[in-house]
Amino acid sequence: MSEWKFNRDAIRAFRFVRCGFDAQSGVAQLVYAFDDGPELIETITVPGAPFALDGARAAAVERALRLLHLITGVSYYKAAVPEEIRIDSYAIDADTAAFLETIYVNGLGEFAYRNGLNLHGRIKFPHGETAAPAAPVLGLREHALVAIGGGKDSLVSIEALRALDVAQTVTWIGGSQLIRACAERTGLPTLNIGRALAPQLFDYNREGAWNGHIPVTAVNSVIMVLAALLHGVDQVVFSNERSASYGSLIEGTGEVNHQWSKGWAFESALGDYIQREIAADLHYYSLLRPLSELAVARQFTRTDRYDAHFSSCNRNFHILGERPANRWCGVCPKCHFVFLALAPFMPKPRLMGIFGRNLLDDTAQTGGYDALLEFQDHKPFECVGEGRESRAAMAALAGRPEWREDALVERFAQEIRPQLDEADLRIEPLLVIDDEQRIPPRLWERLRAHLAA
Ligand SMILES: CC(=O)N[C@H]1[C@@H](OP(=O)(O)OP(=O)(O)OC[C@H]2O[C@@H](n3ccc(=O)[nH]c3=O)[C@H](O)[C@@H]2O)O[C@H](CO)[C@@H](O)[C@@H]1O[C@H](C)C(=O)N[C@@H](C)C(=O)N[C@@H](CCC(=O)O)C(=O)O
Ligand SMILES: Nc1ncnc2c1ncn2[C@@H]1O[C@H](COP(=O)(O)OP(=O)(O)OP(=O)(O)O)[C@@H](O)[C@H]1O
Repeated sequence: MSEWKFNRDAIRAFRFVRCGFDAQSGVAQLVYAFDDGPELIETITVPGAPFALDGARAAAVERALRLLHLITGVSYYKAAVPEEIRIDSYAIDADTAAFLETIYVNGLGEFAYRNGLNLHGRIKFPHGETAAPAAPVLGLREHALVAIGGGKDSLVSIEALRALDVAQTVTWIGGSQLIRACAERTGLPTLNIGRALAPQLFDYNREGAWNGHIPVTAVNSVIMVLAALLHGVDQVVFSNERSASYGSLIEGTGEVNHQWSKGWAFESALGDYIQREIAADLHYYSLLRPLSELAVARQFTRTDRYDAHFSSCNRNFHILGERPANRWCGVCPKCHFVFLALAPFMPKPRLMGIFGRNLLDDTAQTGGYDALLEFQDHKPFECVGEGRESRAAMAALAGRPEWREDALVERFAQEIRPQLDEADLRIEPLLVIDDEQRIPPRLWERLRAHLAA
């Protein structure tokens, strides 16, 4: 074993070695390996231990833990993408294997595209023939664990749940101080779940591992599912908007969605899987699924409570490396998009106060905005709205005296708009509330009324 060296081209198999949960400490261990190389151990720490789990709930925790083990493996599998996948210590059914193959192939879509790999047909999870029995009703109490990511979206959900009097715990994974500050600003109960990746992954990255984007929302979702079962609550709430279901259209390749695990296909598949195979009364849903990015942005402007605390700029969220000095780097696709999406709905001085500058009057950002508008470029691989949303937001600003003379708005009006169909530039159709969602029916009508107000 001491002779083993990471060599991505020589590796034959990726192994799901074992997983375990210690109810006394609240620590889950997820163990993987390549061939007979060293164990790669990821740990998840759920506060609130010791957990007293009865028979049915303990069994549901074990099923959630295995699903977490299987999904979280994507971070390690991607380092070598070997031909064989082995599961050493338990068996899975065909339904689970098919679900995992969907997550790995689609969730690694951007990774595969950027690395010139074809994962279709390559990822096969070994499975048995027996189907799992139907999941029981556990009698979970009515309470929501709401994921918070430090950006605008989760804050919109938290305020909506507050308005509807739904009991909630604001929950996040990892050590981000920015997320902590937003969570504390809500004034609601909080839960911070620890996550430590196996340290060897960073060595492997330096030693030539394949690297790239992973479906991190899938990982966070199942961590939250495990935490919900441990705390005995019946809802895991995310804030993934309708626009996340649409990827970047790449000429010659087709659609590649950076945000695949924020999309509807993933949400509906995971939500159904949980109720079928883990706990029939555990509801996983996105509160913002009926809304576009622009509609979420409009909702965000309803309160200024978080203006001095939130950031959607992903540069804040690196595990390793530098963070921007002032929450908004101002040059990445998320900064570009959030500035543009908020602008039609927020007084200009408030928006300038949040970002500390006017991104739409900065010609250095022209290329970034062209990509968002899908003008001579494709939509960036980032969590940004659809091209039609960016175009409609620009068109709205072009009609406003306070914005129309800003360099990039003026450029849009003069150079890009004449090439577009005016009928496609209306903002109102993009603000319509959609019906494709899996919000519990007891909440949906009240939520719809709140969002429409
Ligand atoms: C913060 C960020 O955007 N990170 C992405 C970046 O990683 P980078 O190397 O610059 O730094 P770290 O985040 O510190 O990661 C170090 C290495 O660790 C590996 N890794 C990390 C987390 C994980 O869960 N699994 C991992 O394997 C990875 O090898 C890193 O190199 O670039 C990476 C490569 O493209 C991305 O994988 C990093 O993305 C993070 C996983 C991440 O948390 N990103 C979110 C901010 C994010 O992209 N969210 C999406 C949600 C959509 C979805 O679920 O698919 C979004 O906002 O659109
Ligand atoms: N560290 C984290 N822990 C738990 N949930 C997270 C974490 N990071 C992101 N999420 C959740 O993942 C989903 C997608 O994240 P995303 O970054 O789009 O949302 P956000 O941070 O709320 O808003 P924005 O889009 O403005 O950045 C959201 O539901 C968010 O709450």
